[in-house]
Amino acid sequence: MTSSDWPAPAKLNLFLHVVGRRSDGYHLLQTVFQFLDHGDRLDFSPTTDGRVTLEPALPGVREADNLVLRAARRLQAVTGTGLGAHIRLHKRLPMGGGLGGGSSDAATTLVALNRLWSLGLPPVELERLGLELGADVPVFVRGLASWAEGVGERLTPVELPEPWYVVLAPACHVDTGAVFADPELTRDSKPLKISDFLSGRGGNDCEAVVARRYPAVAAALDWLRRHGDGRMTGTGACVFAPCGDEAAARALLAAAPLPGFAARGCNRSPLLARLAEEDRDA
Ligand SMILES: C[C@@](CO)(OP(=O)(O)O)[C@H](O)COP(=O)(O)OP(=O)(O)OC[C@H]1O[C@@H](n2ccc(N)nc2=O)[C@H](O)[C@@H]1O
Ligand SMILES: Nc1ncnc2c1ncn2[C@@H]1O[C@H](COP(=O)(O)OP(=O)(O)O)[C@@H](O)[C@H]1O
Repeated sequence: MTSSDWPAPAKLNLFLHVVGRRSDGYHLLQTVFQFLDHGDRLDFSPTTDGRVTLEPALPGVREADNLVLRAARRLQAVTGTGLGAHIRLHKRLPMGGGLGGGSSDAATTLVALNRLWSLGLPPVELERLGLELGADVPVFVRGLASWAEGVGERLTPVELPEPWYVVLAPACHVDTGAVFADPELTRDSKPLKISDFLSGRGGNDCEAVVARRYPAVAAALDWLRRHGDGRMTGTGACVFAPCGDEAAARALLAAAPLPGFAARGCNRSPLLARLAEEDRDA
């Protein structure tokens, strides 16, 4: 039986400061994650043969690197389950866009297969497995808008306004590693408190480096700032701006000189609602 249409929502980094560096070279961040009611979708067909397969392949991503397969195989390895699954990924989020699509796909795979394979791993264990796959995976597993520190794994849920956003997707993939390696990156932002962010402070420290390396991102930010409070998410390439309501978001999107989408900000991930539905139907 196929369990269809599991959501893997996008995230926005409402601000992103680089406040230091770990001894292994990874950068210490402060950020706020909020979800969008727009993202990828996944269908899971559990099998008894222990094989995990995925369709379709993603252009430019080797099968063994696909975070969906890596998440499913990690879950098999830690639990020793003999079950398998055929997975279909409906990709809607641009890759390397700072919307966390790959991380969200991984989180949805962990959460859905934990349920469909009846593994019973607690959420905290799924978050731990998620962190092995990527810094953004734990917040997608937990599914609550959060203030995040460390490399993004120390999470504190926050209640935020849930505006409509316009998200624009410049036609480039940003190399996250190259942004963090850039000598011009600001790495010493003074740490903020949650209250500082809630009273309007905080920007995106990666924006200047990304705008210099990718003129398409600079142009998108310029355009958005002429029409609102434009900002980049994560290490880009996508940029976003909050809008007064859905109609304003759709009007701004229609006027934009590049592709994108309009979506509502959510403090609870659509994945949590889907999981609750599964529990109700059980
Ligand atoms: C910056 C953020 C903010 O949400 O998101 P994205 O823009 O990628 O969505 C994330 O922390 C991205 O985390 P994650 O998804 O694990 O990063 P990766 O693409 O694996 O990182 C590629 C490389 O960037 C460097 N890197 C990454 C994260 C970090 N906190 N410090 C680093 O120095 C490391 O050299 C790493 O090998
Ligand atoms: N299922 C997946 N979806 C998207 N990207 C994936 C996936 N699996 C692996 N990747 C790799 O992860 C990289 C980052 O993807 P993504 O999460 O979409 O962007 P970002 O981290 O900028 O938000 C991609 O460029 C791709 O090489």
